[in-house]
Amino acid sequence: MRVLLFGANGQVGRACQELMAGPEFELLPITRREADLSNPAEAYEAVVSREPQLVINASAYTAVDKAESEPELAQSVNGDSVAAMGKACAKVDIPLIHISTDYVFDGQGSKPYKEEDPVNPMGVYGATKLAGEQALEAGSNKVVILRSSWVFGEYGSNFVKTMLRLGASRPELGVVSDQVGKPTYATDIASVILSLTRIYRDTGDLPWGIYHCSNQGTCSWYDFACEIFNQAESQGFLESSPAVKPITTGQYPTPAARPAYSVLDCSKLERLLGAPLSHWQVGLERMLSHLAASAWLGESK
Ligand SMILES: NC(=O)C1=CN([C@@H]2O[C@H](COP(=O)(O)OP(=O)(O)OC[C@H]3O[C@@H](n4cnc5c(N)ncnc54)[C@H](OP(=O)(O)O)[C@@H]3O)[C@@H](O)[C@H]2O)C=CC1
Ligand SMILES: Cc1cn([C@H]2C[C@H](O)[C@@H](COP(=O)(O)OP(=O)(O)O[C@H]3O[C@@H](C)C(=O)[C@@H](O)[C@H]3O)O2)c(=O)[nH]c1=O
Ligand SMILES: [Mg+2]
Repeated sequence: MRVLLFGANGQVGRACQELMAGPEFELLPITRREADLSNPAEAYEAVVSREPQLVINASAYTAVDKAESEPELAQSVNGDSVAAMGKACAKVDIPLIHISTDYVFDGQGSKPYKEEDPVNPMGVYGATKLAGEQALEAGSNKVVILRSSWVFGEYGSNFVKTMLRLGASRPELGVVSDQVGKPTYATDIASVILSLTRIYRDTGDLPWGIYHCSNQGTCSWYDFACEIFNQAESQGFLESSPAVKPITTGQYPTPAARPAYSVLDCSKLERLLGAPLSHWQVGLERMLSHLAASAWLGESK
């Protein structure tokens, strides 16, 4: 089966490339070089010219703070190009597996968000990701949207790498403890995408719609940072960990507001796959052992 992968160089894209590399699929990785998604016409053309049987979109404008000052670019990549992908897939009648985010919610809730709960993004990134979701829901039939959260992995930049980098050079770090969510390992998202792709290949169908897709376990960014340093120290990454201090959102001002409570209820996906994803701490162990093998400190990103 011929599968087109947008965002092939991102965290999730690289994990998809690893899991789908073998002879089972003919994977066509699309990076910025093949299609610049600031131009939706390039997204459309990439699909129709390559004649895939299924499309995965792991691309996005993911710089949450920078999006506040680049709303047009974020909208082109996260909204308009996603709409164009959906239109192209509908035209040739193939499925699109797309990834969205917990940041479509405002985080004012107090129980895990279900797929149908009201959305209300707090910033440009979340608003443009929501625009992408809504374009797909309005215009295409064969779409699965996986909403994930707090993604980390070996490739690209993420909170784990930021903590390791800062922790290596600072004796003390303040990390917000009043925003809670579900960290998610990029490879676990790629595994879900692989499972869905196989179901479609084998049955010609999928239960289309939105699914929340995060690892098990809920924590604050502060808790996440503490566990990163615990594991990094025990795996020999750092000679000593910095002192990590819990702080409030108000003590860490950022251009974009972030949801306080962004916990996704993933039971719909668990029913579909027959099992929950593993715990984020297991993903973190896997990530760190892979990074240890590849001298992460030498990487540019
Ligand atoms: N990161 C997170 O914490 C979360 C992410 N998500 C969603 O998961 C999906 C995957 O995210 P993740 O893997 O972390 O994202 P990354 O930022 O790691 O990767 C995104 C990819 O999109 C590509 N891209 C961005 N802009 C353009 C453009 N103008 N033209 C072509 N390609 C472009 C980037 O290309 P290049 O490498 O050239 O910059 C990059 O490879 C996204 O939909 C994201 O919204 C959901 C929840 C949490
Ligand atoms: C670096 C740092 C961040 N923080 C805070 C800022 C913020 O509230 C929180 C997380 O910071 P980040 O900027 O890394 O995370 P952020 O970019 O907001 O992560 C989000 O990315 C997008 C793409 C998503 O879709 C979301 O699910 C989520 O993963 O930690 C500290 O408190 N101390 C620090 O030293
Ligand atoms: Mg970020």
